[in-house]
Amino acid sequence: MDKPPALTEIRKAISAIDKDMLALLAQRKHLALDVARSKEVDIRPIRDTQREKELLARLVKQGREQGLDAHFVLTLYQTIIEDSVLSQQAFLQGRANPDVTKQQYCVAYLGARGSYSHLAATRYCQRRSFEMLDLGCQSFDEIINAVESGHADYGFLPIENTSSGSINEVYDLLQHTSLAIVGETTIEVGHCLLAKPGTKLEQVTTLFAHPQPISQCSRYLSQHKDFKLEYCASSADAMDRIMHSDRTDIAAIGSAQGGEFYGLEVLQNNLANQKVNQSRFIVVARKAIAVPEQLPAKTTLIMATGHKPGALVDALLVLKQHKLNMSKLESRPIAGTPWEEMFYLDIEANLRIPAMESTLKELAELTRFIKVLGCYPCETVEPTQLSQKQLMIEPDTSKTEQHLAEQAVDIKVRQFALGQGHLGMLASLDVDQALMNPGNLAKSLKEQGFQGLVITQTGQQALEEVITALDSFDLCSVVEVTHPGLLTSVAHADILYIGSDNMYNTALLEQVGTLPVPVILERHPDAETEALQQAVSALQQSGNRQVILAESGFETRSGKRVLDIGYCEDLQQELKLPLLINTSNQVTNAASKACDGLILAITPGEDYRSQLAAWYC
Ligand SMILES: C=C(O[C@@H]1C=C(C(=O)O)C=C[C@H]1O)C(=O)O
Repeated sequence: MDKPPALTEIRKAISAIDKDMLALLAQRKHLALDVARSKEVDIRPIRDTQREKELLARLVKQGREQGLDAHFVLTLYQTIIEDSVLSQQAFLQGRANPDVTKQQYCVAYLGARGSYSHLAATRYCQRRSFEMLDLGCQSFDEIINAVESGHADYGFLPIENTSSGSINEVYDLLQHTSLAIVGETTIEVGHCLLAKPGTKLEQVTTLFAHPQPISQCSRYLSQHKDFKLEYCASSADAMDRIMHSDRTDIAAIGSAQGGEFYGLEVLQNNLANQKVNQSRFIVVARKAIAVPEQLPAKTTLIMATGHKPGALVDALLVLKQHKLNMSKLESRPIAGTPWEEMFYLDIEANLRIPAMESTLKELAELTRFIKVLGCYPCETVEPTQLSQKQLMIEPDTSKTEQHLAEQAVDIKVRQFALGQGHLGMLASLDVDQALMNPGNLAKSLKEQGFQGLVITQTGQQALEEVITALDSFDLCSVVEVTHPGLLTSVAHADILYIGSDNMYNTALLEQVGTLPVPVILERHPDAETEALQQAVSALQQSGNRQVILAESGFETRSGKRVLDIGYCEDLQQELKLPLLINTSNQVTNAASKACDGLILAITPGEDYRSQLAAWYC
C-alpha cells in the first residue's frame, strides 16, 4: 500500500485551499456589493429569492456530482447568501444616509468586552466596516444617557430573546427617550458554563450569571438545584469575577466567545431552554435614518388607545385595511396610571410608503398617544429552501413545484410539511439503535432525503444526543411517549408520537394535549373510527390542535397487517386531519395517493433513496 503523505504536508495543502476559498469568498462579496450598486440605480429589491432558488438548486446538483452532500452545500450557501444580503443592505443604508456615515463610531452597550451586547455591537459594526470605540455601561439607563448626551453615537439594547421573551425594562425606557431606533441585529446566544482552566465540573458549587441567562437556562438549573446562584450585572461581570477569583468551585454562564476574552474554558455547552436561543438587539441613535426602498424595513411605534371597548381592535384594523403586517405587539403599563397600557408595534413596512403614512394619520385619530420610535432595515434573512424533490432527485425549478412550496401547509416543522400536496417522509428506529451512532445516522437520513426520525420504544433514556444530532442536520426529532411521567425527558423533541398501544391511554393523551408541539397519534389496529375520534378529542380538548394521524392497517386473523387504502381516504375526510402511513407492514406506494406522508421503519446502514423516490412518483 502506498504510504500517505506526511500529516504536515496534508495540512499545508488544506490550509492553502482554505486561504484560496477565503479569497474567493471576498471576491464574491465584492461582486455582491457591485450588485447592490446596480440595484441602487434600478431601484430593485435587494432580495431575489427566485435567483437564490435557481442558484441553490444548481449548486446542490453540481456539488452532488463532486461527491458533496446536498445538505452541506445548501446550508453553506444559505450562510454565504445571508452575509451577502446583509452586506448589501448595510451598504445601501450607508449610501442613503451620508450625513451620519462616519469611519469611527462610539458604541454604548451593557457590560464589558465579551458580553453578549458587546458581541452584537461588534458584529453590527464589522458588517458596516466601522471602527468601533466601545463604551461599556452598567445599566440600560446609562446606555440611553450616553447616547442622548452625545458621549456615544449608538446604543445597543437587547429587546427580546427566543427563550425568555421581551425585555420589559428596555420597552419601558423607550417610552421616555428622545432617541430613534436606527437598526436591529440578532445574535445566537449559546450559553455555556465557563470556568478557569483546570476546574472540573464536579468541583463547581456556585454559578455567577446575569438574571437573563439564568431565566433562559431555567431548565438546566432546575436539573442542577445544588448550584448556588450569584446574580451579576452582566455576563461580562460574571466572567470577570471568575477570572479574578482564587476560588476553584465557581463558574459563570456566558458565551464561549466571551469566555475567551477572560481566559475561561467551556465546561458544558447548550444550557439554554430553547434549541434556538437568539437575542434581538435594537440600535438607538440621536437622529432617525432614512431606509432605502429596496431594503425590507420595519417601523416601530408606541401608542395608547382610547378607553372604549374594542379600541385596540379598531387600531389594528387600520393595519389590516392597508395590508400591513405586524410582526410584534407588546403591551406595557403606563407609569403612574394603573391598569392602562402602552402598546408597542413592529410593522413590516417603510415609514415613507403611502400605506404607512395613511395608517399613521388614521391611527392618530384613534389614539391618545402615538409616536414613531424609528424605521430601520429588517435584518432577518429567512434562508431560501429547496423542495425535498430538488434535494433528493433532480433539481427542478418548474413553476408548479415552486408554487407548491410557497402554498400554506397544514403542519410544518423544519422541512417536514404536511397538507397541500406535500409528502412527509420520516424514518423510524427503536431508541437503542438510534443511540448507537446518532451523528452518522442523522447524516445518512439527511442524505437519503428523510425529513425526520421517529424514535420508538423510548423509556427513561437520555435522548439529548440523538436530538442534537438530528437538529444539526435540520431533521425533525419525533419521539414516542409512553407514560405521562416521562414527558419532561422529551422536552426538546419537535414532534411527539403516541403509538397504537397508547391510543386508549387517556391520562397520556390529556397530558400530551397540554403541550404546544405537534403530536402523531397511531390508530390501534382494532380501533374503530369512533374510538380514534375520542382519542383525538382528548388531545384537542387539552389545547393541542396540531394532531397528525398515523395508520398501520388492520390485523387479519392470521396476525398480518393489511392497509385499507379506501379506509385511509375515509379517515382523512371524516377527521379532517393529516394522515401518515406507517409502512412497516409492506405497504405499496399506491398508498401515497391516500396520505400526506410516510413512516418507514429502517435498518441503519441501508439505503432507502430509491424507495423514497418511488413514493414521490
Ligand atoms: C447578489 C444578489 O443579491 C442577493 C444575494 C444573492 C447571492 O448572494 O447570491 C442572490 C440573490 C439576492 O437575494 C443578486 O441579486 O444577484
